[in-house]
Amino acid sequence: MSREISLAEVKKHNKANDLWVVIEDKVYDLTKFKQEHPGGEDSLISVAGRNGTREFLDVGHSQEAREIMKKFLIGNLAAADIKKKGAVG
Ligand code: HEM
Repeated sequence: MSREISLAEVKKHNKANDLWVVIEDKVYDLTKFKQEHPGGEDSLISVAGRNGTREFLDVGHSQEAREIMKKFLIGNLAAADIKKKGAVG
């Protein structure tokens, strides 16, 4: 199964060329996806290294987007960090 990744670890990957994002308690490495993202690179860079769930949901992404994102899943957010839900990563 996929590994557990802490928010502290996610925060280290906060650059365009090393871009991890938390969406709905799952961690995605979007470094390679950003050039293909129909919503542009900048939107992904703006949430690099943090929780981008709100931004992702605000767009109202399609089912197709949900399929694509599976390819970039690298792990689950660590249980200890999931409890801090309201917090902005
Ligand atoms: C793995 C994560 C993501 C995937 C696979 C993804 C994929 C897509 C796809 C396929 C579209 C085209 C429209 C659709 O099918 O819904 C899209 C549009 C868009 N996405 Fe993402 N996206 C991701 C994350 C994000 C995040 C985190 C943000 C914001 C920070 C974002 C912002 C946008 C915007 C602004 C659009 C354009 C909407 C429009 O043209 O009206 N996306 N994305």
